Amino acid sequence: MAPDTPPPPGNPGSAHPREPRSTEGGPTLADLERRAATPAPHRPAGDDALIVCDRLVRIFRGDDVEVQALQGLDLLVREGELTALVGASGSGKSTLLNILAGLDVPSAGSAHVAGYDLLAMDARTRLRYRRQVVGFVWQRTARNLLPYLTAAQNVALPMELTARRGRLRRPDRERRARELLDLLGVADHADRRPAQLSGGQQQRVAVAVALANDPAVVLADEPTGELDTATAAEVFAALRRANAELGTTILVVTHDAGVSTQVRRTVAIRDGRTSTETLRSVTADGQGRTRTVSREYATLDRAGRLQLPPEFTEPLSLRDRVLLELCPDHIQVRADDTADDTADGATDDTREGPRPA
Ligand SMILES: Nc1ncnc2c1ncn2[C@@H]1O[C@H](COP(=O)(O)OP(=O)(O)OP(=O)(O)O)[C@@H](O)[C@H]1O
Repeated sequence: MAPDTPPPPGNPGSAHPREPRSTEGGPTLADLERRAATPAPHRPAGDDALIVCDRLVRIFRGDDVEVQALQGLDLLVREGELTALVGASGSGKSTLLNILAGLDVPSAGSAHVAGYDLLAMDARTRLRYRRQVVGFVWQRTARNLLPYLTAAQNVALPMELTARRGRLRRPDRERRARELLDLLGVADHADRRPAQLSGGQQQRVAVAVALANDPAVVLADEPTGELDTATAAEVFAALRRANAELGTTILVVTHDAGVSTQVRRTVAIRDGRTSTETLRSVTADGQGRTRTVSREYATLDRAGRLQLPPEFTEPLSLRDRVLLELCPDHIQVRADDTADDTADGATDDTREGPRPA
């Protein structure tokens, strides 16, 4: 490349101006440059999502230590999605779920769920949010259910605890509890206490409890973590059924690779930020044979920031700054090969800032 080539107008990052070209029927480079120069109406992408986290930060401060559990995490989840959250131990998954559950408050950034601003709720709104807007399923089966109530009574309890206005009558609560247990395949155990149920059955009852008040979103933190593979699959199938039949949005943290491949969307968290995302779709060939195709994506946040995974940056030694080129159907990212020239004092007329007199 020619380092002194000026960038074309409207494309300041480009060091590789090219003749306008177009993919068949697609926009030309000139079209894209015009589009880039036209101010967009100010409506950030994803404003209509059910869960919207922007640059979320959570810092835990101890006596001498400070842990940055979330370091500017971005996440969009649309209504009706079933999403798996994966990441190494300590990457911030539970911290995120606790914030979304209304149990913890972020240090900075913004988080909205179903229109509730999680940084600005008063105590009363927070209680209503936790009782009616979100449902949770925790890893430890004992945390999900009250031991002295039957499965049906556990499911009816959140309905009893809602505000008097809009609360279902007792027979309706009992009927709904049994319908949910039936949906999740544990109707036969409605009158048993948790100690009389297997771990997998307890977790399916826990999913019914989480769904009791018809929440906007169910959050599940490692719901299959204490279960063997076959039982974990049953619990996960119950979550999928709730998503498919009730349309409930579900966000599930999991370490289980088998579980994460059963959802259409998996979001990976690394060092307190969302790093990559995998989307899966099922395609059929001419003979009707189906196969699942999965593609991994980098995530572009609502301000246009992109995190490039190390598998891409390291082989090309991309660091500090990169050159961007806008092409009709993609953006090129290249290593800054002027870095050595500018470092050793070579003249660079394109640099900004005052010039010496
Ligand atoms: N209450 C707390 N006080 C101090 N540090 C905390 C607290 N909660 C979490 N952390 C720290 O924040 C970081 C993220 O923790 P978090 O539990 O969210 O990770 P995780 O991805 O859920 O891990 P795991 O998969 O092991 O459950 C870790 O370094 C953890 O030690």
